[in-house]
Amino acid sequence: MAEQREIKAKTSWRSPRTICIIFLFIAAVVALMTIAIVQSKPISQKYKYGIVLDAGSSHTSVYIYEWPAEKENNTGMVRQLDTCDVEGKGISSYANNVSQAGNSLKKCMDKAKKSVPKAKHGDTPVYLGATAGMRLLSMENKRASDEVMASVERTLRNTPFDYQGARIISGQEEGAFGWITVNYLSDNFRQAKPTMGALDLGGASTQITFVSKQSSVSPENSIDFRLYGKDYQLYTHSFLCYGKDQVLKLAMAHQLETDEYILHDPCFHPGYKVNKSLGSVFNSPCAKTFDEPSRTFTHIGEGKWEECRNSIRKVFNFSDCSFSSCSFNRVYQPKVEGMFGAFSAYYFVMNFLNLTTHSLEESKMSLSKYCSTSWSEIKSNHPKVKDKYLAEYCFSATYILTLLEDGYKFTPENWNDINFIDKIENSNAGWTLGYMLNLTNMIPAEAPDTPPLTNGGFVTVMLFLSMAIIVLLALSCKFFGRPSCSSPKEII
Ligand SMILES: Nc1nc2c(ncn2[C@@H]2O[C@H](COP(=O)(O)OP(=O)(O)OP(=O)(O)O)[C@@H](O)[C@H]2O)c(=O)[nH]1
Ligand SMILES: [Ca+2]
Repeated sequence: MAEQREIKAKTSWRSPRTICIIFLFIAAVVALMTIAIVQSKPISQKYKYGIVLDAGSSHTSVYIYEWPAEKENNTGMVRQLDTCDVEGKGISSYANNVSQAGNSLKKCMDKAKKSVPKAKHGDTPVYLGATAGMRLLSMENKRASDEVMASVERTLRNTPFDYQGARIISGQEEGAFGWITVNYLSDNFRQAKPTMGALDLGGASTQITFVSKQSSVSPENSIDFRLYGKDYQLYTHSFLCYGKDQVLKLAMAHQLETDEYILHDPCFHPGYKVNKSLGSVFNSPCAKTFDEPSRTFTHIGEGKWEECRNSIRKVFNFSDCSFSSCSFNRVYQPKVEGMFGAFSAYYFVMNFLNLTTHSLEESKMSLSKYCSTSWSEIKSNHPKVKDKYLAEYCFSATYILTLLEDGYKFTPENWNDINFIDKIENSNAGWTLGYMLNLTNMIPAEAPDTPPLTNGGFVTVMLFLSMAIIVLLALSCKFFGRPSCSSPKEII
């Protein structure tokens, strides 16, 4: 009897059905293992690092980025690992003490050495881009500007990182790279989603950049990019002297034309009274020079929002335009289109005043009330905020509304298309990330090959194959595996 059962079992293991099931079983196991290996390959990633110094007019910030080495060309992969704010003012303020420009960066570069793993220091590129403060200094005093740049270069060459250059970037680059940053972080390129315009308000210049369907009539405002297999035609313009610190000087200089000793300023709070030197207003090529820069005047706040807006409007030329449409100062600008991300001082100011989600009308009403609040009340409500920032919020917000509404022609209807943003996915909005992505060729012109499977597809295939293996195992047990599947007792 036992002999007969053994013969039957031997025959059934060699039957076509058995061979077929065994073959399928092996194929499923091999497929499962292959997919698991291919899919999990990028997990054993090594990271790469890059450092960009944003040498702005008011201060310098160091940004340290990190990305998985094997996914360089996939957007959304670079993240901001760390930042460091350099102590003191921007590098352009060292025109009379150039060696200190480089020294000022040392503490932050030491911090960067700790953030980036030591073994990667030599492979980590470091770039410095200087913006409007240095543009102004190079116009005013080219030699001082060259010396400041040489000083920062010396410091950066002295770090263990891979120094890749320090230069003054153009306003166009600043606008375009800011646009690349916000759209890269929002993953708009890879997903071919509509892009978002970029509004950057610095201390000495301001940039507007967006994709426009209107054909550009002004080549200096137009930049073309091919990113991920899609062409983008950008409108961009940078207004030198229209950052918020320089516009404050311009507005004050206008008002000082009528009285050189007392400035009754509608943009400062009632009760604000400070003696200032004329030099503090006229010490920039943006405001015309004055004969006696050391003489003082008294700056007195009045807190009248409507008058403040009128005084700010005087720093713009809205009347002349030789194009079909202009923003201001005879600069061509097509109609604003789509969503916008507004960052830097746009965010600092609108966020402080809780105006980021207000309509245009609500913002005006709220600001009018805020400007008329006495300086003593403002100070006692915000004891921890620096006096300089606190005193200027009324002016700065009024400037922002005027620039956006009268300058760029945003309307009450599209006001809420402007998102006041600081960070996207934990990375700061600003030109630095776009600058690095461009210099390291991390955004390809054509879409790279897609991975073998999407995550969803991977999970589905793995589930299907696992189930197939279980079913095959069960079937083989049922039909042919009695000797091994059954209990020892049964076999005996
Ligand atoms: N209220 C407030 N203002 C800030 C803060 N940080 C910077 N600012 C001011 O906001 C303005 C813009 O700052 P940034 O965007 O850093 O300007 P920047 O890069 O130095 O200047 P640009 O070279 O023109 O781009 C300057 O007037 C700064 O003094 C902040 O945390 N709060
Ligand atoms: Ca800036």
